[in-house]
Amino acid sequence: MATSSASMLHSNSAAVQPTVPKITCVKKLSESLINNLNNNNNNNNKIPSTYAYHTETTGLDLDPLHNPIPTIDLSLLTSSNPDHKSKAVQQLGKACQEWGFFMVVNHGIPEDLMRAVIEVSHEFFNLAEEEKPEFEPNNVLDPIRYGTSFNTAKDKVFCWRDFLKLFVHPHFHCPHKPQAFREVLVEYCERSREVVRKLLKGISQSLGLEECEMEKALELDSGLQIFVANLYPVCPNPDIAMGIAPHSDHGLLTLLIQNEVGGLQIQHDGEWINVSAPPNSILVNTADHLEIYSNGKYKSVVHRAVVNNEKTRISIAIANGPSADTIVGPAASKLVEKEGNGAGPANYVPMKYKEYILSQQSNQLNGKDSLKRLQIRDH
Ligand SMILES: O=C(O)CCC(=O)C(=O)O
Ligand SMILES: [Fe+2]
Repeated sequence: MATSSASMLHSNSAAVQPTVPKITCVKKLSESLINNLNNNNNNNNKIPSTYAYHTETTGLDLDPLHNPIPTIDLSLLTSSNPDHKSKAVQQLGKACQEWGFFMVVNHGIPEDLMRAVIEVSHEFFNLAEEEKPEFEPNNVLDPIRYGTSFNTAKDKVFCWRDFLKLFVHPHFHCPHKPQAFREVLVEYCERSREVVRKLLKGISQSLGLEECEMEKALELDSGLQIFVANLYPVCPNPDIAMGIAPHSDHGLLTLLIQNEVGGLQIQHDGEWINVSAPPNSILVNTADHLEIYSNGKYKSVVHRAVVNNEKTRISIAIANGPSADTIVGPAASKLVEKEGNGAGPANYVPMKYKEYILSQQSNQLNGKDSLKRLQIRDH
């Protein structure tokens, strides 16, 4: 199972990778609590204290008619009409700078495919528990990782979430069951990469760089793409549990779709905002390596997922990053100080992308802690 990309990622790092201890998946825990609730077994229908965050989980609902979350029309971004295109590039830059988050419409990914990827992921989680241990990882960079919470070796409070994480590019990995998984995933991941490529060309231009400058610098032809299926089972105490704790993602852009159940919240101007996705749209958030590359012009957005006591939620996040061996720092050209170009000094220490992932995935998930370790403050 652990093939070439795994060994590539493991080089130089094997000695420091922590092992991941086994704990029960939340799906099973949820089923037993709901069963107890239905049988009026009041002694055992509360979530264990190890899952109690005791954090306020409510978010602000935006007026759906005047939703200020930016929408990017991908067909305009790739339009042959230069006016349409430059306007879309401008909107994209503004969305990255002001929100770090936007919704993409007219992206070209068929609705049926989006539905199929959610369904087949749900089927994976619904496999009998005895069928899943072969997908449990030995360490945090295995290319197939079925697990729960975030990093059970480090989490102080567990997240109400089971997950399946797969490295899907430059080498494709997928569980051999359910049977339809591979075919659906290959197609969805390829289509997503196409969307990301178009968005990053636009973002490169919005930073005042050549359209292809970012993809060349970050070696995106061999960019690391990680498929993450998140399962958030029904939770009897959603007001004190957390699906995934506040964090920013490690890559450049993360694409997210979900079943009909909401739960994503983004942090904007100090408030938690509930995000509801219009049908057939893709939610996109900017991640740490876009912040590093843009020298802090585009900040990665902090987000979290809350849970509910009615419906299981599934989200599919596709993390798209530079190539694993690329050392990423603020863009070499116009964005950092160079013989009187008027730009400021570099604000981040360059680091190899795979070392960054290893550090983030081996630690506790806590806001933007991983990025803060690279920030230069004493100019
Ligand atoms: O499920 C969600 O809405 C968020 C998932 C997420 O943030 C992640 O997988 O990194
Ligand atoms: Fe995330």
